[in-house]
Amino acid sequence: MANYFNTLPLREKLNQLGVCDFMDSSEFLDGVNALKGKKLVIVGCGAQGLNQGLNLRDSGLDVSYTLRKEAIEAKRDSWKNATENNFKVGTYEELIPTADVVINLTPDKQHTAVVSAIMPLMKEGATLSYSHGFNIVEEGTQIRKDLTVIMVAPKCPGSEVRAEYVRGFGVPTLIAVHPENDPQGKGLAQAKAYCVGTGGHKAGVLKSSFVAEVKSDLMGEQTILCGLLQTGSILSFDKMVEKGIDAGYASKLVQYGVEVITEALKQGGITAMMDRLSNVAKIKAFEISEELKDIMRPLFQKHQDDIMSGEFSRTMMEDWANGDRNLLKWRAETGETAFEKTPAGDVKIGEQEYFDNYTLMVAFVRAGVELAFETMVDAGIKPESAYYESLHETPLIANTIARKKLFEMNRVISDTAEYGCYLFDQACKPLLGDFMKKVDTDLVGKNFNEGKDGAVDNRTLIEVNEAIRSHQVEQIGATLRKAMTAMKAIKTA
Ligand SMILES: NC(=O)C1=CN([C@@H]2O[C@H](COP(=O)(O)OP(=O)(O)OC[C@H]3O[C@@H](n4cnc5c(N)ncnc54)[C@H](OP(=O)(O)O)[C@@H]3O)[C@@H](O)[C@H]2O)C=CC1
Ligand SMILES: CC[C@](O)(C(C)=O)C(=O)O
Ligand SMILES: [Mg+2]
Ligand SMILES: [Mg+2]
Repeated sequence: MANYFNTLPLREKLNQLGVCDFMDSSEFLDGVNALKGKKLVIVGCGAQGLNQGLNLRDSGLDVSYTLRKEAIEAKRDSWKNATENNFKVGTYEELIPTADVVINLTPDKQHTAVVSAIMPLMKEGATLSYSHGFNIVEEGTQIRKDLTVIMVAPKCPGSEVRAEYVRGFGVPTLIAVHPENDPQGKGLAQAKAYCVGTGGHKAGVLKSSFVAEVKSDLMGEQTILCGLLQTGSILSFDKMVEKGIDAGYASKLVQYGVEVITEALKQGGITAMMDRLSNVAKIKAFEISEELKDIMRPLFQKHQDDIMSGEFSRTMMEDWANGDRNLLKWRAETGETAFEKTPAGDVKIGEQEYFDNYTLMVAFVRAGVELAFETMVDAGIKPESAYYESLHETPLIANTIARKKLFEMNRVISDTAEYGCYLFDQACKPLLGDFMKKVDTDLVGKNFNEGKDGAVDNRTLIEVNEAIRSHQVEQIGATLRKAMTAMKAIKTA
């Protein structure tokens, strides 16, 4: 099978990359009706599978799970996930032929095998759904022509798909219908109903394409969402310990700090996050984030280039063929870091203290969000999509770090995201070596304002505020957040 994107003529590549319509809430007035009474069978009951299924069932839809025979016989975690939540579970042979919609929520690396096994069992005219376009776009899988192929891709980890739904909100979602598989013209109506079922319509939905979703999703997860949060967390912890800050305090500041800091980002963008700092700290955070942007720009561009050319997926697929050698090695190394192994100390850190004592992370987040956004937009990805994939999703990933550090983050994200995260982290840490040598505890571990009189130059402050507020990610963010009327503040540590 050939990389589908690479087979397209340039004009069609640009055309599919640029598909991005922000859907008005009036487009969802039909609710879940297009799927009401239909049999939804989810393949796999892992991170996305379980959480999407819970939301879909709570939205009144008929959901059951199909697992490979071995998982049922061995009563694996996926079987427990489904049965303990009172879902019907069956083999492919038992459930796939009954399904109106088969939702493939197995890991991307298994898609070719899974799709070849289920496709012959699917009934004529049924629908096959994905939550990521990798199999169609990067592997070029061809689907039976009578089947409808849709994508409903929540822009966040499965755990947060559920958590936001339970809070009465949702997560931004990209939906698409594969242009080569919509024989009855029902794909869009079904994708919209599915999106209502998971709660995505409350946060913002983009009518996208498989191509635009893949090329933006891979970029977000490798760089700002997972890669840079991992690099920034490890470097910050190591710096504090090197400088004599109590390891328990350092561990707690890093584990919970990114969640507290990025909650401001989710509510009010980079402006709100930077406004939580004193004026003097804001100017410093601005200056070092500019420096970080200059250092990391070539790395962000390399990741985007390799994603666009198919080089990233080619090398990752080589690793799949090697039994995930790199992935497993990097996963084990992450488990061995001092940050991972040091429990959070039994010490109270106030909400404002997370900003004042962790100015470095504010700078990392501003640099990473803006760079990811800028690089995606330069590559032809639309600003709305780039916003969800950089700014809005960062706090949702930070929530997973707060739960159980980087181990938890890497457990709940897809294997594809985890592989890309390590790839970025391996390259980024050495790149930041000289920068980190200059970092002291005023930026991480102690209150930046301590020993300073707080005086700033008015003109500098005005220029910094103007630069932050006029960035395109802030402009598009303000518009998109207007539609997020159901967003809830989350309780942070
Ligand atoms: N993780 C996330 O938060 C996000 C994921 N996505 C996308 O969602 C999809 C699912 O990802 P994710 O939830 O991380 O996946 P998981 O790794 O959590 O999926 C695990 C499930 O897949 C089953 N499975 C694994 N291998 C096979 C196989 N060969 N045949 C049949 N079943 C198999 C497992 O069953 P068993 O017990 O038999 O091993 C288990 O039920 C991917 O396309 C991913 O890109 C999109 C957005 C975010
Ligand atoms: C974190 C990246 C992601 O794309 C996601 C949660 O959106 C994934 O693949 O896990
Ligand atoms: Mg994603
Ligand atoms: Mg992903």
